[in-house]
Amino acid sequence: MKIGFIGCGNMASAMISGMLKKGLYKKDEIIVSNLTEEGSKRSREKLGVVTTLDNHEVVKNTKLVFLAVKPQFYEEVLNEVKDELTPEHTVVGIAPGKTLAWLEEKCGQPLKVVRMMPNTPAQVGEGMTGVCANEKVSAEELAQICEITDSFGRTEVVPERLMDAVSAVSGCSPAYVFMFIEAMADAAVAQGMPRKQAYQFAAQALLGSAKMVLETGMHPGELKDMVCSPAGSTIEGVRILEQNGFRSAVFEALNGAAEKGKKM
Ligand SMILES: NC(=O)C1=CN([C@@H]2O[C@H](COP(=O)(O)OP(=O)(O)OC[C@H]3O[C@@H](n4cnc5c(N)ncnc54)[C@H](OP(=O)(O)O)[C@@H]3O)[C@@H](O)[C@H]2O)C=CC1
Ligand SMILES: O=C(O)[C@@H]1CCC=N1
Repeated sequence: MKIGFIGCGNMASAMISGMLKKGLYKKDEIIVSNLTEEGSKRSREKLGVVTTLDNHEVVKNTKLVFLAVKPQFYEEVLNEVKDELTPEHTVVGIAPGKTLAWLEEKCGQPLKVVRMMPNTPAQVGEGMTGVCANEKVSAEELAQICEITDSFGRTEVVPERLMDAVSAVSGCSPAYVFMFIEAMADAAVAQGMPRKQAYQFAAQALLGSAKMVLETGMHPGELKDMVCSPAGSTIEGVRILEQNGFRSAVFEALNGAAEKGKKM
């Protein structure tokens, strides 16, 4: 087996779906563990990968182990498997607040450790992942890790001090973006548009706007100004957003998420 996941819930499933769609691995090269038989069945049916309820099986069958359980279970899981970890293993943490130093210490021996923060758009190949690694991971090994994260989106190698910012701006932000899409669609529904159509308009407007930022390299403010006709309808909406603290609400939400992540 080439890659293993301890825990296979929302995030691991999104990453694996992206990898499989891209053809990076075959289904029988991926092993995942779940806590419950129900979860295991879901992983088999949804992803078709090799499943187990025994975390030891993941560590025994692959040298690349992703920890994809909730942060509060990291310590318990590492305690359970640490005796089977060898210097050939690379352990990858994807949780906020679990630093390289913390992961190294809980592995109980000097090991190759990678910390990354992916996001659920990985499921459709549009993930954004920040990655950093300890000094035992060679440049070639880090490139192999980035090949994995590139298979489900974009990757940036960042210094570890930026990982809390990465968590907020790409790990957590899809939740806020979905809330924004829902709110835009609600408004369109209030104006008489059928709901399904409203989601399509709202989501495509967001997708196109994001693509303009990424592909034109223009400043988001300039792109905003291009939409706001003098005395037009858009600038009226901008006034109302500013009046309601839109920017400040977003700023505070991401700041709160980053600060919370530091403590996890
Ligand atoms: N969701 C997101 O958008 C993101 C999440 N992350 C990080 O990813 C990690 C996983 O989050 P997420 O996927 O959302 O969580 P989920 O609750 O969806 O999945 C957690 C998984 O862990 C399994 N599990 C729990 N305890 C154990 C155990 N002792 N041994 C083996 N498996 C276990 C569960 O099994 P079962 O299926 O049987 O219940 C489940 O499959 C977290 O650390 C989170 O911070 C990072 C970036 C984004
Ligand atoms: O909510 C969380 O803590 C995780 C980390 C980033 C996204 N979800």
